[in-house]
Amino acid sequence: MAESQHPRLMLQNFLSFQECKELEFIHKSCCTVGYRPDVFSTTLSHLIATNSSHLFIPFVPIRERLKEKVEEFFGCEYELFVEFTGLISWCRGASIGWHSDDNRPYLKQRDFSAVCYLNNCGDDFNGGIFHFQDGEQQTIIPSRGDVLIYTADSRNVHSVDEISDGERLTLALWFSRDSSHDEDAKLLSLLSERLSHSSNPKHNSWLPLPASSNMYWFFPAHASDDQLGFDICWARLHILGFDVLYSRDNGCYSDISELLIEPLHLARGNELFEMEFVNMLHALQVVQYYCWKASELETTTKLESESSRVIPLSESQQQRISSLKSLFSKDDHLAEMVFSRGACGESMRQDFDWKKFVAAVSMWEDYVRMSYEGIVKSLPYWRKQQSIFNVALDEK
Ligand SMILES: O=C(O)CCC(=O)C(=O)O
Ligand SMILES: [Fe+2]
Repeated sequence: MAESQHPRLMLQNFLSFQECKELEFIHKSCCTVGYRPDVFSTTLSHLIATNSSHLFIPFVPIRERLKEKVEEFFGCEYELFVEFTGLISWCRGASIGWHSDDNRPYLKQRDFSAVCYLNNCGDDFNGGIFHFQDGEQQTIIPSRGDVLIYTADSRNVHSVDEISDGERLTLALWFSRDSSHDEDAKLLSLLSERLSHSSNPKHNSWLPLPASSNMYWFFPAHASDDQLGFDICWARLHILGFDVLYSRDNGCYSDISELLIEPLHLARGNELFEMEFVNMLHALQVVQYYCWKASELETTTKLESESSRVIPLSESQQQRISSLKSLFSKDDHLAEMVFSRGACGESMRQDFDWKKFVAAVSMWEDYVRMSYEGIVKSLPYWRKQQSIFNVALDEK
């Protein structure tokens, strides 16, 4: 029970390595620029809006387990609602000073906070150490799988040191006693609306659809020149060694808003992968899936399909690739500085294999189809209960 003056709890290894990696995959393929400088976020409503509601599935049991834990520790069983769930990453320059999580009039409904650390201080980023202003165990060094829970009020004033490099990733949840702030109710109405439009499975409802391009445009925090910045989807592909080439390329794009939703091909070095992706997010999701599953793909490599050929890039294609680069990034080094330290980056550079990539394409497809099915089957139960919970589908 939490009877101290500073009610808080640290749960070590609450999330498994695989759970953390799956959430990292989701964030790195779906995030948008965040609510503060040098911060990126993936909210559940954003997943719905971008045709990726099936990526909810891994969040469901984690939210449930965390809510139970918070209710048990703070002695308020069956009283809480999840107010907000989001993946949040901070890159170089981001920090937050002393505050409590309910310190704005519009945040007063927040009763408890849970921060799940999804990667490691020292390996994936530097800086980003969490401090409580008072009480026991004041310093928390983020470590993958650990979860910190605390009351959102002034008994737990805290801060986070500036990130000096790399990308610090967390899953953040807030809980409220106030049912009018129940995130589930809002998500369920968005989900129902979305899935009723796209219930035809032939419609490839599991293919992602990008939001507007400004949601993916990163500006450095202290830039005065608004010419600076880059597209974060392109940049995440770029730092893993991929270039993009559009199928319908007339060579005269003036802005990137249409480009995010155009079909494209991926290239690496002087090789072009012949399979066409329906848009930039589709390509990014498959690439991030490859990163997530790279070690398993080693043993599951199966080859050959017509769409999986790799051919040399022509000179004109190479020129088109480099003119596209200057549209997606106004500063060559910035993207590298912001994203370069991803764990996958180095191994991608050293032992990338198109054959494994082909295996990843079909594994990704199975993964999203299964997740989509999970959502479609769970939704009626969720709607009935007006709550998102783990439905034991096999038994039904
Ligand atoms: O990421 C963390 O460790 C805490 C972040 C935080 O304090 C906040 O978002 O309010
Ligand atoms: Fe906070």
